[in-house]
Amino acid sequence: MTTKPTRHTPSTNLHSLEPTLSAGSAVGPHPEQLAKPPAKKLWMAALKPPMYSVAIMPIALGTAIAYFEKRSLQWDILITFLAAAILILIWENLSNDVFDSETGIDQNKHHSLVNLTKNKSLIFAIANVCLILGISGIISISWIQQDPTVLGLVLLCCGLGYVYQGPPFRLGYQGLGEILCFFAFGPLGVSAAYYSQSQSGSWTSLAASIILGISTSLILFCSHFHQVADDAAAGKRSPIVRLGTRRSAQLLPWLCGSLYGLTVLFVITGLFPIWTLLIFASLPPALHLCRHVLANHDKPARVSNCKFIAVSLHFWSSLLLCAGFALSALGR
Ligand SMILES: C/C(=C\COP(=O)(O)OP(=O)(O)O)CCC[C@H](C)CCC[C@H](C)CCCC(C)C
Ligand SMILES: O=C(O)C1=CC(=O)c2ccccc2C1=O
Repeated sequence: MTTKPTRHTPSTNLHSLEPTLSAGSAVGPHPEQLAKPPAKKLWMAALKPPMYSVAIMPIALGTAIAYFEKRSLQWDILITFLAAAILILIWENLSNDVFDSETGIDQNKHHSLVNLTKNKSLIFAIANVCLILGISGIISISWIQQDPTVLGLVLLCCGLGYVYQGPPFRLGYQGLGEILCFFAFGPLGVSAAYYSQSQSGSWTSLAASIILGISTSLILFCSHFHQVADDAAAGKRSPIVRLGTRRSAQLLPWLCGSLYGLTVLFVITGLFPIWTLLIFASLPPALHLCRHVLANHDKPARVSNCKFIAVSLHFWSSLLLCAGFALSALGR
């Protein structure tokens, strides 16, 4: 059981705002960053609209592979699953702000929804309504199919989301967030989506889920670069704290490279159709991410936007993978 002490530098959490709010100097925050940014930007940073692609992609990928293998697509199931996944991710993010407000670590984070509204109970209530609605959507899928498998897999994802941040676990604080994230958005999430369309399992779906799990965990990994000093001071042992910013930056080309290396391997072994090599068109954001972080890993104000480059890499690599499966199905 752990508690999260307060982050000590008043300006630090501003680094994690949208890139437009992070235009500081090369070595640290610009003095203007110490001032509170405009309310509209704070709300956008708090609501994190680009982040919701991480909920959409596991469902899209599992569904695309089911379509590739089974040639059928249940639109009602797809739309219900997408809505449910977005609602569950809203719960995860809102409750993250609630739990962090309880430990005090977010007390200087202007773009925390709890700080913006000054109403923790309201945020917690909205989070729980989203969770109930999201789980209800999944229950309806399992009910229609008279099969609890999808519900079981999604409940496991929610459990991983809770132990990441909720008391008494707070495993993210131990640096285990990336592993939890890998399983929730990778093997569990993609398998649930595949199963919802096909009522079966698939090696191809499992293989693709490894690639998606890695690209999703990359986002979380990158989100920790700029706050390494505060995390270390607060006792949060993120992978960046454990490895240091230089070694973490050096790890990035290997992590990004694994997305492409694994795709080639799965094409060679016949698990993936040749069209999935389309994923190589996502190399520009991958190269941008590696170069940017290698050059700026120790400059919080500069590296703070790398999370959004990682979101772009995740979006394009998974969209292209989905397109590869869909095009192969259409071309046969
Ligand atoms: C909330 C998450 C990251 C924010 O972490 P952090 O506390 O470092 O950020 P701040 O500094 O901004 O406070 C993401 C955590 C992901 C978690 C390990 C797994 C979540 C699983 C989802 C609930 C499942 C989604 C549904 C599925 C079917 C796609
Ligand atoms: O706020 C964040 O930093 C993140 C939110 C989120 O929902 C998510 C989901 C999957 C991977 C990373 C992240 C975040 O970093």
